[in-house]
Amino acid sequence: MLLTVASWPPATLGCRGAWHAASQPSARPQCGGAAETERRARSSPGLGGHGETGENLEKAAFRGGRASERRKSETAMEWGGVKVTGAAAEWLQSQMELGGGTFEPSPIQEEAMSRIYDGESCCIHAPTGTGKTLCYLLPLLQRFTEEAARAPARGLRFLILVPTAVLQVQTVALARALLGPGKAENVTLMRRDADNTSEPSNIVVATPRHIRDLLDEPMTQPLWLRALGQLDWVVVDEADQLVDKWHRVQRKKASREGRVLPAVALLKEIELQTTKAGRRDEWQLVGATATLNRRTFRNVKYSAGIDLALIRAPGSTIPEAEAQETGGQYGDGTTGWPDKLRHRVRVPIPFRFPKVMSVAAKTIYELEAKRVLVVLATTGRGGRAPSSVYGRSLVLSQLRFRLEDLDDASEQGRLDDGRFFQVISISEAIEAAAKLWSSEGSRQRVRDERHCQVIVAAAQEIRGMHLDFIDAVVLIGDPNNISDYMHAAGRTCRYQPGSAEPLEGTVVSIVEDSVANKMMKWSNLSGFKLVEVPMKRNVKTGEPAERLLTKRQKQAAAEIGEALKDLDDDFPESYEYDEPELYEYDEPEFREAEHEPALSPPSVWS
Ligand SMILES: Nc1ncnc2c1ncn2[C@@H]1O[C@H](COP(=O)(O)OP(=O)(O)OP(=O)(O)O)[C@@H](O)[C@H]1O
Repeated sequence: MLLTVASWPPATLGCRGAWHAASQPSARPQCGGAAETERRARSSPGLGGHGETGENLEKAAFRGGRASERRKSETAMEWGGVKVTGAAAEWLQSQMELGGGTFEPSPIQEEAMSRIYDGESCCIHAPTGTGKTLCYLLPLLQRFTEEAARAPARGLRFLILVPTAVLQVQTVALARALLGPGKAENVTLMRRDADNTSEPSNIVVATPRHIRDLLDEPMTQPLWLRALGQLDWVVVDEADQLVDKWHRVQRKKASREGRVLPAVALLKEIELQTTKAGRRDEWQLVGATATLNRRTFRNVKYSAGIDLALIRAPGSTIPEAEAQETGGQYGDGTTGWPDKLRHRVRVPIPFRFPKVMSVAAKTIYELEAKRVLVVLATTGRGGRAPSSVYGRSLVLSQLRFRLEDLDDASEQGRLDDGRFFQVISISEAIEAAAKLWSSEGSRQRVRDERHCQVIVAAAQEIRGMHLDFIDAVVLIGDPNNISDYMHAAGRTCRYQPGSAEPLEGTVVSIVEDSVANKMMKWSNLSGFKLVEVPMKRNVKTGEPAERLLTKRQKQAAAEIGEALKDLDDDFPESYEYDEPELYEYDEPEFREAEHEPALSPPSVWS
């Protein structure tokens, strides 16, 4: 679907029903309808929170540029079945420019956006990096803009719950970009060090724990209970993490102690407060996740007491499961794993800190990628990797000097022409990225060719996070469960600025032996192909990585090669059996076998 740009008279703003009602019947009563909006308008003359009046905010809009605001309000287009106006349309146009004229909705956006716009409560389930954030923000912010144009809104209307501070920053940045400069103040990033005793703004992005804490605090409790009762839209992003985080033992313990997750408690509270305010059926709930099971879906649904639809992006067929039409991630021969994601595993023996760091550095070097994300997994009994603040800075410095050493030792070093390895922490990367989420900023979302950037993050920090052009993920330590693995791996192989589909990517897990076994099982069960790559091989192709061999190793390899050549003359078939021995002699601690477990059972594991 090509984007169409048309004139959209401001007078028609807010006539959501007129445009949509005929084609899209709503599944549940529309929330925040005209009567409700009028009631709000009567009860409050102001628009926007933080004590800011509508007049003030209008002035703020003019501070943002009167002429440009008027131009934006005239821009409109249809995208993914939703009529998009103003700054959001402007933002879409900037994405279109990046994509050389096209910016098509992803499958989940095509499927879900118009239904969300129509007021349907739902849970959206789609692979990582396929635009779930835009999928809920665009229609809901469009609704908010239209209704605010009809009658000024006051207080909290739209609450977005996310699990991490990083995701808060990112979601706020996108929401502000879609609303435009004049209305950016309507979106608040909830911080613990800010004053939370004044009325919240119209749109709040927060972690559930923070809101729960405000509800437990006598000073802020009355204000926030009232605010929850007035909500029109609630989003639970990374729903599985927020409502279904605990494993079996933790669930049992929590149930004995009568504890629930903060998001579950908060959804129950919203149900209670909206019921008290006589608005039981007037709010809309949207959940979003890349890893959804029945329990997660039930938890969202029953916590909020809302009937939810499940909207899922179609999975891709996996060859092994096709024959039996069962299996795969969805049990029907299909999988939601990104098609172009290569899964690799490396097993350093012993799995100890300095050894793991040298394997990690070599792996990053071999990847020949421009931007690599290093994820430090922290959970699980074995395969524990350091992730404390001390641990992370240690990892940063270890990678820095090891990568430089590798480059110095290599005959075809990568660090010429003034380029260098830039090893940074995730917070630095996110800060730089947030600046690029505006319409103007998005034009600068291009590949940085100057450095080879390595970003280091802990596993808990990368949930839902998007950084442009991550070519590969190096996962160190035990990913604990398959969804943790999927979320870490899913930081690469995502939609990128200007791309019409997710780009290809590689994930290399550096794990101990028992974890590699576990991952092999996951791969067989859910339909992705995990390949074990020994050292001295290119992690992408599995080919020998010549430039990493020392002179002595090269000489020895050449001698063996010569010997094999002679052998080959007599027994041509012997090549394929002898070749691995080239590398076996000097790296006995790495297993040499390479497996394609989805096709044949891996002998090394038995
Ligand atoms: N239709 C589209 N075409 C191209 N790029 C898109 C499209 N929709 C969103 N994007 C871009 O895709 C990237 C990833 O989006 P987003 O972070 O929302 O993915 P996600 O599905 O929420 O991933 P995760 O499950 O990891 O949270 C962002 O840079 C976003 O701007």
